[in-house]
Amino acid sequence: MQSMARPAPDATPVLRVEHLRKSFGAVQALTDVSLDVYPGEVVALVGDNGAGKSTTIKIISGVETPDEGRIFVDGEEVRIDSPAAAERYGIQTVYQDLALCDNLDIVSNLFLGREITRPLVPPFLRLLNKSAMEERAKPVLDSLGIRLPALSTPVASLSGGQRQTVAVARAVLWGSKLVLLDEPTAALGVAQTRQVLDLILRLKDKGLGVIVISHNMHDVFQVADRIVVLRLGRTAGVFDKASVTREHVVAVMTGAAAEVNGA
Ligand SMILES: Nc1ncnc2c1ncn2[C@@H]1O[C@H](COP(=O)(O)OP(=O)(O)OP(=O)(O)O)[C@@H](O)[C@H]1O
Repeated sequence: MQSMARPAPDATPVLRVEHLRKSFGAVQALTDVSLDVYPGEVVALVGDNGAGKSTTIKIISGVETPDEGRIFVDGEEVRIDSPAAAERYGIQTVYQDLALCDNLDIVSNLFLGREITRPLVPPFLRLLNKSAMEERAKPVLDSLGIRLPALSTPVASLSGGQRQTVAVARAVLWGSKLVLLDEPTAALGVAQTRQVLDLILRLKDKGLGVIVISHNMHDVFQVADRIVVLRLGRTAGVFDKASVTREHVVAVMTGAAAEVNGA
């Protein structure tokens, strides 16, 4: 593996994964993936198609279980055997499809599956308590500098960047300490991409750990503190953004750097 970079030698990472290995039948998706993320740090996970990025994220978020390897949250070894377990450890994932309900408004999407209700008469019926949900959501949105239309606006009418913002806000609203983002800017234009990158930087400012999968080197160099390069199911390099060039990252992704270095 190429040059390791560490933020603070005595800090405890919010997440550490060591030597993950995973196969799907005959396909060896991960052979040896290790990475860590510190509080207040953005780690970009990059690699060519099929390098193992999604499988790594799925293991951290409890969608897949590894064949081998260890996972630590705040220094404690954990077993993440379901998405619910990942949530219990404060890990929230925003997938590319965002899992939003288009026909519902913003506040209902923020509280999907965790709605605040109030009793009706007769008492076994309950009604959504939208004002309580809005009251609860507003300080979180404000603390992230998120500006959205009225929370009663249906999600279907939002722009791509706003939809991404709602999905990220939902992750933060539920007390996560690590947010995993899968290609958050893939479908966005320039202005919306900027909005989402700014939001990622605010998550970092709030002290959250963030892992971003991205194919876009420009975005990676805008927001990441460190860059983890996967190649053929292995961690091929971990770099401080400040001390690596895009060209070198791409060379490690494609294997060209290893050839040049004779590694
Ligand atoms: N459920 C599965 N069944 C069989 N093979 C799988 C499965 N999931 C992933 N793979 C294989 O594992 C390898 C790693 O895939 P993965 O999706 O993790 O890579 P990736 O880096 O996210 O790629 P991409 O950028 O194309 O999304 C690939 O060869 C892929 O075909």
